[in-house]
Amino acid sequence: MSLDDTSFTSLFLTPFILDTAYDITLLHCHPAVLFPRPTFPKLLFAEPSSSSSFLNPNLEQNLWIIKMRYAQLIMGPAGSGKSSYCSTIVNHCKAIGRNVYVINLDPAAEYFEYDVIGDIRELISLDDVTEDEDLLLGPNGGLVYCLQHLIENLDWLDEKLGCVEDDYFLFDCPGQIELYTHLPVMKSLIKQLDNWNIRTCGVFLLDAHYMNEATKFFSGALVALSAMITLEIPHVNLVTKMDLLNEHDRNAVQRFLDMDTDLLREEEDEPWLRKHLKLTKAISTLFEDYSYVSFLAFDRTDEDCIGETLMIIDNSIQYGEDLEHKEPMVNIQNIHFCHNGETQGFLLLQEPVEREASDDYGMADEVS
Ligand SMILES: Nc1nc2c(ncn2[C@@H]2O[C@H](COP(=O)(O)OP(=O)(O)OP(=O)(O)O)[C@@H](O)[C@H]2O)c(=O)[nH]1
Repeated sequence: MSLDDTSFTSLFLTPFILDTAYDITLLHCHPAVLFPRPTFPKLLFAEPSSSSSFLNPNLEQNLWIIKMRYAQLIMGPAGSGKSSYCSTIVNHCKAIGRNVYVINLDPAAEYFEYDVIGDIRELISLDDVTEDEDLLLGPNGGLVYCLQHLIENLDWLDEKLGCVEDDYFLFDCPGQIELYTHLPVMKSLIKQLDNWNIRTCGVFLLDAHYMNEATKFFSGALVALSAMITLEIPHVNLVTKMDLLNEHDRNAVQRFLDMDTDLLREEEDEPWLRKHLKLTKAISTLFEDYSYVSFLAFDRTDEDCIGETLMIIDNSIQYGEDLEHKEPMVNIQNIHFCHNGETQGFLLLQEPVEREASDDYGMADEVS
Protein backbone atom coordinates (compact mmCIF):
# COMPACT_ATOMS: atom_id res chain seq x y z
CA MET A 1 0.00 0.00 0.00
CA SER A 2 1.44 3.35 -0.85
CA LEU A 3 0.79 6.28 1.40
CA ASP A 4 -1.42 8.16 -0.97
CA ASP A 5 -3.67 5.59 -2.55
CA THR A 6 -6.21 4.93 0.16
CA SER A 7 -8.06 6.79 2.85
CA PHE A 8 -5.24 5.85 5.19
CA THR A 9 -3.38 8.77 3.74
CA SER A 10 -5.42 11.34 5.54
CA LEU A 11 -5.72 9.49 8.82
CA PHE A 12 -3.85 10.63 11.86
CA LEU A 13 -1.44 8.04 13.05
CA THR A 14 -0.24 7.94 16.60
CA PRO A 15 3.47 7.39 16.99
CA PHE A 16 2.83 4.39 19.26
CA ILE A 17 3.46 1.82 16.62
CA LEU A 18 5.69 -1.19 16.53
CA ASP A 19 7.52 -2.87 13.71
CA THR A 20 8.51 -1.50 10.34
CA ALA A 21 6.92 -1.79 6.99
CA TYR A 22 7.33 1.79 5.89
CA ASP A 23 9.56 4.30 7.55
CA ILE A 24 8.47 7.89 7.51
CA THR A 25 11.25 10.34 8.05
CA LEU A 26 10.32 13.52 9.81
CA LEU A 27 12.86 16.12 8.92
CA HIS A 28 12.96 19.00 11.27
CA CYS A 29 13.37 22.33 9.57
CA HIS A 30 15.95 23.55 12.02
CA PRO A 31 19.39 22.95 10.54
CA ALA A 32 20.85 22.13 13.94
CA VAL A 33 18.87 18.93 14.20
CA LEU A 34 20.18 16.15 12.09
CA PHE A 35 18.66 12.82 11.36
CA PRO A 36 21.25 10.39 10.10
CA ARG A 37 18.52 7.99 9.13
CA PRO A 38 14.87 7.55 10.03
CA THR A 39 14.71 6.27 13.57
CA PHE A 40 11.12 6.88 14.47
CA PRO A 41 8.30 6.79 14.19
CA LYS A 42 8.20 3.42 12.57
CA LEU A 43 4.76 2.87 11.26
CA LEU A 44 3.20 -0.38 10.30
CA PHE A 45 0.40 -0.15 7.83
CA ALA A 46 -1.96 -3.07 7.47
CA GLU A 47 -2.99 -4.07 4.02
CA PRO A 48 -6.75 -3.39 4.00
CA SER A 49 -7.35 -6.67 2.18
CA SER A 50 -5.56 -8.70 4.80
CA SER A 51 -6.55 -6.71 7.84
CA SER A 52 -9.68 -8.61 8.86
CA SER A 53 -7.68 -11.00 10.99
CA PHE A 54 -5.97 -8.06 12.67
CA LEU A 55 -9.06 -6.07 13.54
CA ASN A 56 -10.12 -6.41 17.10
CA PRO A 57 -13.83 -5.76 17.57
CA ASN A 58 -13.57 -5.18 21.35
CA LEU A 59 -11.80 -1.90 21.00
CA GLU A 60 -12.28 -0.49 24.46
CA GLN A 61 -11.43 -3.71 26.28
CA ASN A 62 -8.29 -4.33 24.37
CA LEU A 63 -6.99 -0.84 23.97
CA TRP A 64 -3.35 -1.07 24.80
CA ILE A 65 -1.67 2.27 24.92
CA ILE A 66 2.06 2.47 24.96
CA LYS A 67 3.22 5.56 26.79
CA MET A 68 6.01 7.30 24.97
CA ARG A 69 8.83 8.71 27.03
CA TYR A 70 11.61 11.06 26.01
CA ALA A 71 15.26 11.49 26.78
CA GLN A 72 18.34 13.49 26.06
CA LEU A 73 21.65 11.68 26.00
CA ILE A 74 24.15 14.32 27.06
CA MET A 75 27.54 13.59 25.52
CA GLY A 76 30.78 15.39 24.90
CA PRO A 77 34.45 15.44 25.83
CA ALA A 78 35.55 15.69 29.45
CA GLY A 79 34.85 19.11 30.89
CA SER A 80 32.65 20.24 28.00
CA GLY A 81 29.88 21.05 30.47
CA LYS A 82 27.60 17.98 30.48
CA SER A 83 26.74 18.07 34.17
CA SER A 84 26.36 21.85 34.10
CA TYR A 85 24.04 21.54 31.10
CA CYS A 86 21.89 19.02 33.00
CA SER A 87 21.74 21.33 35.96
CA THR A 88 20.82 24.29 33.72
CA ILE A 89 18.00 22.35 32.05
CA VAL A 90 16.69 21.05 35.38
CA ASN A 91 16.57 24.57 36.81
CA HIS A 92 15.02 26.01 33.68
CA CYS A 93 12.35 23.32 33.66
CA LYS A 94 11.65 23.81 37.35
CA ALA A 95 11.10 27.51 36.67
CA ILE A 96 8.58 26.79 33.91
CA GLY A 97 6.82 24.07 35.90
CA ARG A 98 8.02 21.10 33.94
CA ASN A 99 9.54 17.93 35.36
CA VAL A 100 12.72 16.44 34.01
CA TYR A 101 14.73 13.76 35.75
CA VAL A 102 18.44 13.15 35.59
CA ILE A 103 20.19 9.79 35.58
CA ASN A 104 23.91 9.87 36.12
CA LEU A 105 25.68 7.39 33.85
CA ASP A 106 29.19 8.53 34.69
CA PRO A 107 30.76 5.95 37.03
CA ALA A 108 33.58 8.38 37.78
CA ALA A 109 31.37 11.32 38.72
CA GLU A 110 32.12 12.89 42.03
CA TYR A 111 29.67 15.71 42.44
CA PHE A 112 26.66 17.11 40.65
CA GLU A 113 24.38 19.99 41.46
CA TYR A 114 21.08 18.28 40.77
CA ASP A 115 19.07 15.46 42.29
CA VAL A 116 19.22 12.21 40.39
CA ILE A 117 16.67 9.44 40.17
CA GLY A 118 19.42 6.99 39.27
CA ASP A 119 23.17 6.93 39.65
CA ILE A 120 25.24 4.26 37.92
CA ARG A 121 27.56 4.29 40.91
CA GLU A 122 24.84 2.46 42.86
CA LEU A 123 25.38 -0.35 40.38
CA ILE A 124 29.10 -0.04 39.77
CA SER A 125 31.64 2.71 40.29
CA LEU A 126 34.99 3.29 38.61
CA ASP A 127 36.76 2.69 41.92
CA ASP A 128 35.12 -0.74 42.21
CA VAL A 129 36.68 -1.66 38.89
CA THR A 130 40.10 -0.06 39.08
CA GLU A 131 40.68 -1.42 42.57
CA ASP A 132 39.72 -4.94 41.59
CA GLU A 133 42.91 -6.98 41.54
CA ASP A 134 41.49 -9.52 39.10
CA LEU A 135 40.42 -7.01 36.48
CA LEU A 136 43.60 -4.95 36.42
CA LEU A 137 41.94 -2.11 34.50
CA GLY A 138 43.01 1.51 34.26
CA PRO A 139 40.61 4.46 34.29
CA ASN A 140 39.68 4.33 30.60
CA GLY A 141 39.24 0.58 30.34
CA GLY A 142 37.48 0.69 33.71
CA LEU A 143 34.96 3.21 32.45
CA VAL A 144 34.13 1.09 29.41
CA TYR A 145 33.83 -1.93 31.71
CA CYS A 146 31.33 -0.05 33.91
CA LEU A 147 29.19 0.91 30.93
CA GLN A 148 29.24 -2.66 29.66
CA HIS A 149 28.19 -3.78 33.12
CA LEU A 150 25.25 -1.39 32.88
CA ILE A 151 24.22 -2.91 29.55
CA GLU A 152 24.30 -6.34 31.18
CA ASN A 153 22.14 -5.07 34.04
CA LEU A 154 19.54 -2.96 32.32
CA ASP A 155 16.86 -4.07 34.79
CA TRP A 156 18.47 -1.64 37.19
CA LEU A 157 17.96 1.23 34.75
CA ASP A 158 14.44 0.11 33.90
CA GLU A 159 13.55 0.19 37.58
CA LYS A 160 15.00 3.67 38.03
CA LEU A 161 13.20 5.06 35.00
CA GLY A 162 9.97 3.49 36.16
CA CYS A 163 9.99 5.12 39.56
CA VAL A 164 8.60 8.43 38.29
CA GLU A 165 5.32 9.23 36.59
CA ASP A 166 6.73 11.86 34.28
CA ASP A 167 8.33 11.07 31.05
CA TYR A 168 11.41 13.18 30.35
CA PHE A 169 14.91 12.13 31.26
CA LEU A 170 18.41 13.52 30.94
CA PHE A 171 21.23 10.99 30.84
CA ASP A 172 24.44 12.60 32.03
CA CYS A 173 27.07 10.49 30.26
CA PRO A 174 30.80 10.03 30.80
CA GLY A 175 33.29 12.20 28.92
CA GLN A 176 35.11 9.34 27.24
CA ILE A 177 34.64 10.09 23.61
CA GLU A 178 35.23 6.54 22.32
CA LEU A 179 31.92 5.54 23.88
CA TYR A 180 30.10 7.60 21.25
CA THR A 181 32.38 7.37 18.27
CA HIS A 182 33.08 3.68 17.85
CA LEU A 183 32.36 1.46 20.84
CA PRO A 184 29.00 -0.34 20.67
CA VAL A 185 27.99 0.23 24.28
CA MET A 186 26.03 3.48 23.84
CA LYS A 187 24.37 2.10 20.74
CA SER A 188 23.16 -0.85 22.85
CA LEU A 189 21.79 1.54 25.44
CA ILE A 190 19.92 3.53 22.80
CA LYS A 191 18.48 0.35 21.33
CA GLN A 192 17.16 -0.62 24.74
CA LEU A 193 15.70 2.84 25.33
CA ASP A 194 13.98 2.48 21.98
CA ASN A 195 12.57 -0.88 23.11
CA TRP A 196 11.22 0.87 26.20
CA ASN A 197 9.55 3.45 23.93
CA ILE A 198 11.89 6.19 24.97
CA ARG A 199 12.70 8.56 22.15
CA THR A 200 16.19 9.83 22.56
CA CYS A 201 17.95 12.89 21.23
CA GLY A 202 21.73 12.95 21.34
CA VAL A 203 22.98 16.27 22.69
CA PHE A 204 26.66 16.66 21.94
CA LEU A 205 28.52 19.42 23.75
CA LEU A 206 31.72 21.15 22.74
CA ASP A 207 33.46 23.83 24.74
CA ALA A 208 33.45 27.25 23.01
CA HIS A 209 37.13 27.59 23.83
CA TYR A 210 37.86 24.82 21.32
CA MET A 211 36.07 26.70 18.61
CA ASN A 212 38.47 29.59 18.29
CA GLU A 213 40.58 28.15 15.47
CA ALA A 214 39.44 26.64 12.21
CA THR A 215 41.40 23.43 12.65
CA LYS A 216 40.06 22.90 16.17
CA PHE A 217 36.57 23.63 14.98
CA PHE A 218 36.71 21.06 12.18
CA SER A 219 38.26 18.53 14.47
CA GLY A 220 35.37 19.04 16.94
CA ALA A 221 32.86 18.89 14.11
CA LEU A 222 34.30 15.56 12.94
CA VAL A 223 33.96 14.07 16.42
CA ALA A 224 30.37 15.29 16.58
CA LEU A 225 29.71 13.82 13.14
CA SER A 226 31.24 10.53 14.16
CA ALA A 227 28.98 10.33 17.22
CA MET A 228 25.96 11.24 15.12
CA ILE A 229 26.67 8.54 12.57
CA THR A 230 27.43 5.91 15.20
CA LEU A 231 24.39 6.49 17.36
CA GLU A 232 21.79 7.05 14.61
CA ILE A 233 19.47 9.20 16.67
CA PRO A 234 18.34 12.80 16.26
CA HIS A 235 21.35 14.82 17.16
CA VAL A 236 21.88 18.38 18.37
CA ASN A 237 25.34 19.88 18.78
CA LEU A 238 25.80 22.65 21.32
CA VAL A 239 28.72 24.99 21.87
CA THR A 240 28.83 25.53 25.62
CA LYS A 241 30.34 28.20 27.87
CA MET A 242 29.33 31.01 25.52
CA ASP A 243 28.83 33.19 28.58
CA LEU A 244 32.58 33.15 29.17
CA LEU A 245 33.39 34.75 25.80
CA ASN A 246 33.74 38.45 25.18
CA GLU A 247 32.00 40.13 22.26
CA HIS A 248 34.91 39.65 19.89
CA ASP A 249 35.27 35.93 20.64
CA ARG A 250 31.53 35.41 20.41
CA ASN A 251 31.56 36.86 16.92
CA ALA A 252 34.52 34.65 16.01
CA VAL A 253 32.68 31.55 17.24
CA GLN A 254 29.55 32.65 15.42
CA ARG A 255 31.50 32.63 12.13
CA PHE A 256 32.33 28.99 12.73
CA LEU A 257 28.74 28.22 13.62
CA ASP A 258 27.74 29.75 10.31
CA MET A 259 30.21 27.37 8.66
CA ASP A 260 32.19 30.20 7.17
CA THR A 261 34.99 28.23 5.54
CA ASP A 262 36.76 31.41 4.42
CA LEU A 263 38.15 31.32 7.93
CA LEU A 264 40.58 28.70 6.74
CA ARG A 265 42.11 31.16 4.35
CA GLU A 266 42.79 33.51 7.24
CA GLU A 267 44.85 30.82 8.92
CA GLU A 268 46.78 29.74 5.85
CA ASP A 269 50.03 31.10 7.26
CA GLU A 270 50.03 28.50 9.98
CA PRO A 271 52.65 25.83 9.03
CA TRP A 272 50.48 22.83 9.87
CA LEU A 273 47.48 24.20 8.05
CA ARG A 274 49.60 25.13 5.03
CA LYS A 275 50.86 21.57 4.81
CA HIS A 276 47.40 20.00 5.07
CA LEU A 277 45.40 22.78 3.47
CA LYS A 278 43.98 20.67 0.66
CA LEU A 279 42.70 18.00 3.03
CA THR A 280 41.30 20.52 5.50
CA LYS A 281 39.54 22.37 2.71
CA ALA A 282 38.05 19.14 1.37
CA ILE A 283 36.66 18.37 4.83
CA SER A 284 35.31 21.87 5.28
CA THR A 285 33.64 21.74 1.85
CA LEU A 286 31.96 18.51 2.89
CA PHE A 287 30.48 20.25 5.93
CA GLU A 288 29.56 23.35 3.98
CA ASP A 289 27.96 21.64 0.99
CA TYR A 290 26.02 18.94 2.79
CA SER A 291 25.25 20.69 6.08
CA TYR A 292 26.17 17.47 7.86
CA VAL A 293 27.10 19.17 11.09
CA SER A 294 25.81 22.33 12.62
CA PHE A 295 26.00 23.79 16.10
CA LEU A 296 23.90 25.94 18.35
CA ALA A 297 25.50 28.39 20.71
CA PHE A 298 24.44 27.60 24.27
CA ASP A 299 24.58 30.35 26.85
CA ARG A 300 23.45 29.06 30.23
CA THR A 301 22.96 32.60 31.53
CA ASP A 302 20.39 33.42 28.83
CA GLU A 303 16.95 31.96 29.60
CA ASP A 304 15.73 32.60 26.04
CA CYS A 305 18.67 30.67 24.67
CA ILE A 306 18.01 27.78 27.06
CA GLY A 307 14.30 27.77 26.16
CA GLU A 308 15.00 27.80 22.45
CA THR A 309 17.57 25.01 22.72
CA LEU A 310 15.12 22.90 24.69
CA MET A 311 12.40 23.53 22.14
CA ILE A 312 14.63 22.42 19.27
CA ILE A 313 15.57 19.24 21.11
CA ASP A 314 11.93 18.58 22.07
CA ASN A 315 10.85 18.99 18.47
CA SER A 316 13.49 16.58 17.30
CA ILE A 317 11.95 13.84 19.44
CA GLN A 318 8.42 15.13 18.98
CA TYR A 319 7.97 15.78 22.67
CA GLY A 320 4.68 17.56 23.23
CA GLU A 321 3.18 16.40 19.98
CA ASP A 322 1.44 13.50 21.66
CA LEU A 323 -0.06 15.90 24.16
CA GLU A 324 -1.66 17.80 21.29
CA HIS A 325 -2.96 14.56 19.88
CA LYS A 326 -4.68 13.71 23.15
CA GLU A 327 -7.55 15.99 22.14
CA PRO A 328 -10.78 14.06 21.82
CA MET A 329 -10.50 11.88 18.79
CA VAL A 330 -13.49 10.82 16.78
CA ASN A 331 -14.16 7.31 15.65
CA ILE A 332 -10.95 5.80 16.88
CA GLN A 333 -10.15 2.42 15.49
CA ASN A 334 -7.79 0.06 17.11
CA ILE A 335 -6.00 -2.37 14.88
CA HIS A 336 -3.89 -5.07 16.44
CA PHE A 337 -1.06 -6.66 14.56
CA CYS A 338 -0.66 -10.31 15.23
CA HIS A 339 2.06 -12.77 14.54
CA ASN A 340 1.66 -16.44 15.42
CA GLY A 341 -1.42 -15.54 17.42
CA GLU A 342 0.38 -12.98 19.58
CA THR A 343 -0.31 -9.27 19.51
CA GLN A 344 2.80 -7.53 18.26
CA GLY A 345 1.57 -3.99 18.13
CA PHE A 346 -1.36 -1.80 17.34
CA LEU A 347 -2.40 1.17 15.38
CA LEU A 348 -4.75 3.90 16.48
CA LEU A 349 -6.48 5.67 13.66
CA GLN A 350 -8.56 8.76 13.61
CA GLU A 351 -11.00 9.89 10.99
CA PRO A 352 -9.56 12.56 8.70
CA VAL A 353 -9.40 15.91 10.42
CA GLU A 354 -8.67 19.21 8.75
CA ARG A 355 -5.30 20.34 10.01
CA GLU A 356 -4.58 23.97 10.59
CA ALA A 357 -1.31 25.49 9.50
CA SER A 358 -0.52 26.01 13.18
CA ASP A 359 -0.72 22.24 13.70
CA ASP A 360 2.45 21.81 11.75
CA TYR A 361 5.20 21.59 14.30
CA GLY A 362 7.81 22.69 11.87
CA MET A 363 8.14 19.21 10.49
CA ALA A 364 8.46 18.51 6.84
CA ASP A 365 7.49 14.99 5.88
CA GLU A 366 9.52 12.88 3.59
CA VAL A 367 8.36 9.43 2.72
CA SER A 368 11.21 7.07 2.14
N1 LIG B 1 30.77 29.75 32.82
C1 LIG B 1 30.44 28.53 32.45
N2 LIG B 1 31.06 27.49 33.01
C2 LIG B 1 30.71 26.26 32.64
C3 LIG B 1 29.67 26.02 31.69
N3 LIG B 1 29.55 24.69 31.53
C4 LIG B 1 30.44 24.13 32.34
N4 LIG B 1 31.15 25.06 33.01
C5 LIG B 1 32.23 24.82 33.96
O1 LIG B 1 33.15 23.94 33.34
C6 LIG B 1 33.62 22.96 34.29
C7 LIG B 1 33.31 21.57 33.79
O2 LIG B 1 31.90 21.46 33.71
P1 LIG B 1 31.15 20.07 33.92
O3 LIG B 1 29.70 20.35 33.82
O4 LIG B 1 31.63 19.38 35.16
O5 LIG B 1 31.69 19.29 32.67
P2 LIG B 1 31.45 17.75 32.32
O6 LIG B 1 31.41 17.64 30.83
O7 LIG B 1 30.29 17.20 33.06
O8 LIG B 1 32.80 17.13 32.87
P3 LIG B 1 33.15 15.57 33.05
O9 LIG B 1 32.01 14.96 33.83
O10 LIG B 1 34.43 15.61 33.83
O11 LIG B 1 33.31 15.00 31.71
C8 LIG B 1 32.94 23.30 35.61
O12 LIG B 1 33.82 24.09 36.35
C9 LIG B 1 31.73 24.12 35.20
O13 LIG B 1 31.34 25.04 36.17
C10 LIG B 1 29.01 27.16 31.10
O14 LIG B 1 28.12 27.05 30.25
N5 LIG B 1 29.43 28.38 31.52
